[in-house]
Amino acid sequence: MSCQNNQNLTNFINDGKKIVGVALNYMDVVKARNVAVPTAPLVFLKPTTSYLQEGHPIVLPKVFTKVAYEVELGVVIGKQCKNVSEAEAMKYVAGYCLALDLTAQCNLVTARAAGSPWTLGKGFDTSTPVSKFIPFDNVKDAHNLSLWLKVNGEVKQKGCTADLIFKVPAIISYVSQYMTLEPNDLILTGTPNGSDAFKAGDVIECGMADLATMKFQVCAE
Ligand SMILES: O=C([O-])CC(=O)C(=O)O
Ligand SMILES: [Mg+2]
Repeated sequence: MSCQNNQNLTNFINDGKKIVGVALNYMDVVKARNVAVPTAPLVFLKPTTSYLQEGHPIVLPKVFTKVAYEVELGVVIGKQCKNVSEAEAMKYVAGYCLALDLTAQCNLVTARAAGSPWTLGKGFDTSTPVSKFIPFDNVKDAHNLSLWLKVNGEVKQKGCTADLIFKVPAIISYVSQYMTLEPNDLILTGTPNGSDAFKAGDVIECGMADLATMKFQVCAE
């Protein structure tokens, strides 16, 4: 069932008001990090100023010593929703994108240990590279999409959205209990295992099924 309002939604990068991320949403990540299995989606926000599109480099802020790649399925909201049920949630999806949720692990680890917010480690400029909008009807099953990421040609991440702990309807329903989701908002569904640090000079390439690929040069600030 496609969202009725998706014709104007190809420009989520300019028109979206928020980016909602979900952390630790693949079991292989939970196991590798030796953390408890989340009982509800672990939600964070990123600013839309963090968006980056192909043709521009990822710029690593000099304040961070360790920034990691995370390849993810992005979900673009099509219609405003609040308190939507899981059964109804997909009606509010306009489409998808391939996304990277770049994360300063140095900041994340120290901030988490100190009980502080880790907004800056996920929200810096260029920390959310995204592909073009992929309309809802172009994706047969959002929960059967392969994801891959290479650094300098070497495969570093391989996963499938079939392995999401909280699936797209569960995430939308859960988040909408707390905050209104609006047209062009983006949900980052979490990354499969294998995310690790990269550095200036690297080339990062990633892809999602036969729907999208993207490639970025990395440079220092
Ligand atoms: O960076 C993290 O620790 C969590 C995260 O975004 C993910 O699992 O996708
Ligand atoms: Mg992530």
